[in-house]
Amino acid sequence: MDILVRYGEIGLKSNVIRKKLEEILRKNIIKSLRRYEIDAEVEILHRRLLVKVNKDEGKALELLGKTPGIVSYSPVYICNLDINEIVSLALQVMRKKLKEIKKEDVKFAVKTKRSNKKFPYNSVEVNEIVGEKIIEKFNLKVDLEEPDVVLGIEISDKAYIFTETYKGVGGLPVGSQGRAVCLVSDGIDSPVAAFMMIKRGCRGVILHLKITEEALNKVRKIVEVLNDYDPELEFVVYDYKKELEEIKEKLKSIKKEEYTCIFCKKKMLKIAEKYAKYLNCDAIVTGDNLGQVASQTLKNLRVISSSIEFPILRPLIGFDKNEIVEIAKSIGTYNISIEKEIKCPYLPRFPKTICKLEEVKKVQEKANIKI
Ligand SMILES: Nc1ncnc2c1ncn2[C@@H]1O[C@H](COP(=O)(O)OP(=O)(O)OP(=O)(O)O)[C@@H](O)[C@H]1O
Repeated sequence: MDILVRYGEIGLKSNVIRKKLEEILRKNIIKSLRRYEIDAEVEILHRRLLVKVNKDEGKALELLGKTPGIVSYSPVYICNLDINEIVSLALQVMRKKLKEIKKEDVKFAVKTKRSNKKFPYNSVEVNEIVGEKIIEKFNLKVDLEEPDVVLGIEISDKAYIFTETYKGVGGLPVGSQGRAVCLVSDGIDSPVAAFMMIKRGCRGVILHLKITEEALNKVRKIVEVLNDYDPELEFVVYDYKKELEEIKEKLKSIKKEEYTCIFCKKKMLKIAEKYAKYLNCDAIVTGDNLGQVASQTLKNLRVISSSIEFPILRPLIGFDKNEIVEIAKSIGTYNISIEKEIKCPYLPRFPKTICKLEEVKKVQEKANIKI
């Protein structure tokens, strides 16, 4: 099967940058398919890529739909730039499609895009010539507003003819925008946050701080899902239980357990920062949101972020919960996240909702907590 791949924002870049991004996208497609033992040839055309696969076409189509940088893609039939060849192939493609849809009174439209201006017919002329032949052969009606079948023709180095167009995730090719440590728990939000940055072209290093085995098992499954979006996704697990236990004990000894989540998050970010330095990343990503739970206040975010040298990216900060849930469902992490709610065993009864930097420093000194 030949699949014509279209990109979006890559097309807005200068020639030099566009070529670099096209090459990254080309390699990412190959790597993504190779993870499922699908060997693909990927050729860069004029503002398009052409993917050739010889097996598991369904899986290949699914994976292209998860490859950042791709806006849409179509299985295509290819012929030379000759109007008679185009008409003949268009009729074959239409016949095949009509057999598949098994519908009476099919309405159709031909939509041509011509990027190769050397081809002697413009797109309107191609639409008319091919359209007339289709009417003649199959006795169908044209409907440009609500067609049952759209026969697409793209004219560039060759003619590419198709009837299906699938939507991609958009964004930019993974690896084109550096690397980021993504703090991922078993909840709904942080896998979505990691996805958002991967989609924008960041290579992800998923960091999970292990508190319970059950949560880790869920995160393993989440990472498997995210791996389809970033074929070179890295996954690091840090055993966090003892350190968190110690924080809780120390705060308990000075009767300040309500600060547990604050110090837990401060420490998490410090650990993420160490990994970011060590693994040559440029940012830390979290699934924090504003006001989703009582402790997600700007004041708390300020306190937990202080002393971190790296940018902390919070792509979900302005999202409503239902918007986050929609994305989680569409990327395939939602059902894993909601499998079984795992409550943090160290959660205090009344977590501090509004902290001030100075008071947190005092508590930290008094409890002798090292971050
Ligand atoms: N065990 C963990 N390992 C890695 N990161 C974590 C962990 N727990 C929390 N985080 C990070 O801190 C952010 C805020 O923590 P919070 O406790 O609100 O998350 P959550 O409710 O466990 O999950 P989520 O935010 O994913 O829905 C998370 O979005 C995530 O980025």
